[in-house]
Amino acid sequence: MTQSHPDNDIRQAGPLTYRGRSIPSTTTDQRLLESRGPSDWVHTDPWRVLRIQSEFVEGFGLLSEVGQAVSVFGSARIQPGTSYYELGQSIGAKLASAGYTVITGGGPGMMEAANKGAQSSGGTSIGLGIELPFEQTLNDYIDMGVTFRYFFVRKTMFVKYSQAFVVLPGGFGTLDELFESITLVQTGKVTRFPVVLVGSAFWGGLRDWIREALLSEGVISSDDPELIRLTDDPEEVVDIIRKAHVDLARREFETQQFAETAEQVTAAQRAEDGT
Ligand SMILES: C/C(=C\CNc1ncnc2c1ncn2[C@@H]1O[C@H](COP(=O)(O)O)[C@@H](O)[C@H]1O)CO
Repeated sequence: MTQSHPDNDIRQAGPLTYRGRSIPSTTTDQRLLESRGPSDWVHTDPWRVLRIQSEFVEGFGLLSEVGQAVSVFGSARIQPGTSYYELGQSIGAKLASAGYTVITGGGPGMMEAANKGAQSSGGTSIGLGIELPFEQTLNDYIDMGVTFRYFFVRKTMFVKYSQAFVVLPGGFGTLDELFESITLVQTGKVTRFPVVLVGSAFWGGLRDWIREALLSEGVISSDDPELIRLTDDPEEVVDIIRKAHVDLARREFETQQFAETAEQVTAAQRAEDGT
């Protein structure tokens, strides 16, 4: 319905101001609540872009105030009561006792084991779930969680909000996460974190193949195999991560000291030169 407005009428619509004949006949809320129209745009890429944005907003919002964290990856299929499940639980517990928040994919198996261990040691246990073609909820040992629609948004969260990756035995999903993380380190996209494989009986063959096939064919650099550490000992997992963080802090401190000294020398030189 069109309404006429005297020329001196004024309407505030959020940050916008309308006067006289420019005043719309309805309010923004009215238009939002009353119109339905076609709905096919919900399945178009521009709308998906907004949904993707909203996943980043939710993820950043949940995780941005989490302290030092470690992402733990591993099979969704390994059952409670197995030695690998216990290994995952022990690693979650030791990381939490060392002060690290534990982030997993929030699913069953090794993810659940690591979350359970972290929670039982009083640490913060986080699950970043993923929508899958079959029904699944986050495991029961999660203090905070988000379930993502898009794998790539979820992957950004693991990298952005953790300072190390621990990789337990697993299948294609775990291998994807392992190789994504070492590719990010290899290409210098992330500089700060160690990648630790746990389970030498499981991962030993892969490590040897990386050294023998990849290195000998020259498709990786000679120091690339060192990007991955391998151990069976949960205590050593924590030691490797802690040592890497101490080394990093020391390097950052030295770089800062060097910059400050260089600045002082330049200032002294200028003073001497009278410039
Ligand atoms: C197979 C079953 C459930 C799968 N549920 C998952 N939930 C959350 N995250 C998952 C799930 N499956 C894979 N992931 C991610 O990949 C890694 C494990 O994959 P894998 O192929 O099992 O090694 C894991 O780190 C997750 O981030 C039925 O129980």
